[in-house]
Amino acid sequence: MSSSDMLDRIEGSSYSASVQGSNADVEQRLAAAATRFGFELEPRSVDRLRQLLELWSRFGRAFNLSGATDETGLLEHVLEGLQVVGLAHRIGWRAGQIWLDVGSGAGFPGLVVAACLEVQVTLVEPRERRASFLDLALNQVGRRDCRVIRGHIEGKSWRPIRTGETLVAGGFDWSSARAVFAPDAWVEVGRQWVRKGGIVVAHVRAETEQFEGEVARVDGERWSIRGVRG
Ligand SMILES: C[S@@+](CC[C@H](N)C(=O)[O-])C[C@H]1O[C@@H](n2cnc3c(N)ncnc32)[C@H](O)[C@@H]1O
Repeated sequence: MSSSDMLDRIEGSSYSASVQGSNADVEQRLAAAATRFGFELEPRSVDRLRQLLELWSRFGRAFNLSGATDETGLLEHVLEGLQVVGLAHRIGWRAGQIWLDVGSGAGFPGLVVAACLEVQVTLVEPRERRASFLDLALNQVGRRDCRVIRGHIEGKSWRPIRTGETLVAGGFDWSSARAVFAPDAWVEVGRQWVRKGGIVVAHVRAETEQFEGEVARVDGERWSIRGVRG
């Protein structure tokens, strides 16, 4: 069964018809946010983000994604994800780099990164329904080169839920985790997962002091995204 068929079955309506409508206002807000965070959104990324917004708002409850399912709330999460993308532009990302997003949940920031950057994202999420949603969402936006694995990260150790899903610390170009660990703890953990010179992405309140090794930041109204060299 295709992911679109599966979504139709869950909701009992035509998913594909519902994502075809345009929403100029949302697109403008996404484009304006990207400009504010220092980059331009490609049309393909805008399409993917619109598809993701549709998925989050329609299937958030069915997949027990928790958090916002209304457009305003969802956009806030997406805009924070765009801050992460802005940070990657500021520091310099390259196609094909590998990115680890720990505790992706509904896909923040992992799915936003996959929608906007041609990096290979590994999304780690222990919870079954959330992981299934992430799989479906990656398929919908055509990012089959990214992957979802179920398990827990503890320090530099990986505890898988499904046998055979391996994850090795120390080789990623980027690592992110939003609302999974306290920021200081995450920087310490994230540094063990990136290669030397890789970047740990931390989400902190705007007033937070600089981290040791911090190389760039992208500030929003409430949240500041920091890049710390591993
Ligand atoms: C509060 S949610 C945040 C989800 C998402 N990052 C966001 O900002 O919306 C935390 C997520 O991390 C996952 N999680 C918790 N501990 C984890 C661990 N040690 N390793 C990987 N994932 C973990 C949970 O299952 C949950 O989905």
